[in-house]
Amino acid sequence: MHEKTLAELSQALRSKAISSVELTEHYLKRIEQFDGTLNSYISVTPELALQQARAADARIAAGDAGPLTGIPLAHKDLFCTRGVRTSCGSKMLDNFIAPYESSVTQRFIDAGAVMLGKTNMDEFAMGSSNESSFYGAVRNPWNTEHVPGGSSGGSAAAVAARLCAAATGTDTGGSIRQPAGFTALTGLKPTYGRVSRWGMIAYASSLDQGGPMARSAEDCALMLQAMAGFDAKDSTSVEQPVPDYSASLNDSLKGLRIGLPREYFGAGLDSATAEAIQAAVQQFQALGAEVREISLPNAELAIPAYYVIAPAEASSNLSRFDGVRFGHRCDNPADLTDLYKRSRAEGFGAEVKRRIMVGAYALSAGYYDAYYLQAQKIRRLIKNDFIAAYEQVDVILCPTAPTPAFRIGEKIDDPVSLYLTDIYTITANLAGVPGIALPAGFANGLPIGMQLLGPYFSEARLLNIAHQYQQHSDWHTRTPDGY
Ligand SMILES: NC(=O)C[C@H](N)C(=O)O
Repeated sequence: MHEKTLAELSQALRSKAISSVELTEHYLKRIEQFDGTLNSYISVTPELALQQARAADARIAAGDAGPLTGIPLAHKDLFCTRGVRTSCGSKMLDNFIAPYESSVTQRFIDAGAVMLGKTNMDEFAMGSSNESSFYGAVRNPWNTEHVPGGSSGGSAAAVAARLCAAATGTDTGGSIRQPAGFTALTGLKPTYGRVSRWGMIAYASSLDQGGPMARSAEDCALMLQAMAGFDAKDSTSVEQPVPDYSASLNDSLKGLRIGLPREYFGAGLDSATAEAIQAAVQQFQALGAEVREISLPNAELAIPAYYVIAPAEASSNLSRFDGVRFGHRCDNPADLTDLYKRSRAEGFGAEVKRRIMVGAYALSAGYYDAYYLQAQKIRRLIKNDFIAAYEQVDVILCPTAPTPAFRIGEKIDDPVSLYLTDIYTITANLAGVPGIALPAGFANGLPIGMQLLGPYFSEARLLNIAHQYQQHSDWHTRTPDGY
């Protein structure tokens, strides 16, 4: 059953070839079998899952089923799920049972989907390898010595190993696209404001965006359909109609103008990755696309700007974890200051502390203009680069990361080298534009990812382009050995 894509499972459920209870039990068994090694789930919720599966079967029997009814999914552990631990990968929230449901997970409940559990992630989504999780590193099913990417590494590993049909992720600086690239998945970061952030534990609020991680563009379209849309509870949610993302999947690519940003194909790009992207370019040309070189001249400023803006917002967002209202509280505090200090010192891991310090420094009086304000100006330049590029081309094609997945432990002692793995993904977050990652090949058994970036609200077009590529390639159909 797990060989089937979400779209195929959806058909099988509605034709009653399988029941949601059978399917859910099957995935729960697989989680038991494989997740001891992979560590892709922080919490598995079998009782809730089976209860939802029974309800889904009843809906199907009553003829009241949508495409996601009865489909077993997993959610990144930063979406609040009522009555279920929502840890954000941190000791700080190890004991936090969310009292309410995030808008995204509520939409999946309304669609009749099943939640198998909550997936592992870098602590507070800070990381690109899933090694900063309080619950331990996640292993990449393509090679368990390697990372699955991050911060949505648990979702990536779970979908790649077929331990759920699809999953949610969030992308602040590449956290959906980079792990999708490292695990041969299709992952979509929507336009900022397309998917509600309500009930998503905030990291960098002006960049965070939830999105789907699945086996194909077709599956992502079904997932995004449920996730996208205006939400009055999120002040940055955009009131814009949601198109039918599946309707345009088969549109032709004739005349599509693809831009290759010169800055993304320079030093630091691994040669096997460059070759795979070149081959994909040829495939797109064969499908009728025109390809030309473009420039995103301020791309090299993206990492330094991001690593000021994201920590600045994080230092502010994470000030709510004070040991008073929720989360970890130290034992026997001497006074209020001691309570704050020790609760935070004990609850947060090293990377989170590093970013709180960087962010607090960048925002402090006297340095604000030099760092935060400068970074915001760079952000505007990067946004302008994209706007100018989209006057010449319809979409931008580039790798998701400079190399395939690296080894667990390889970069952990060198934060800057880890930050550099986000070099191709971060610009889209700073500009707020959407991007889709999809598999473009393999090197030494490890997946190579490419991404397509489009103008604001071009998700339907990105899904269409990715789907057309997937009609003419089979990278996305491959399964890691043993799964
Ligand atoms: N959250 C993300 O999108 C990941 C990014 N690597 C970061 O650490 O900020």
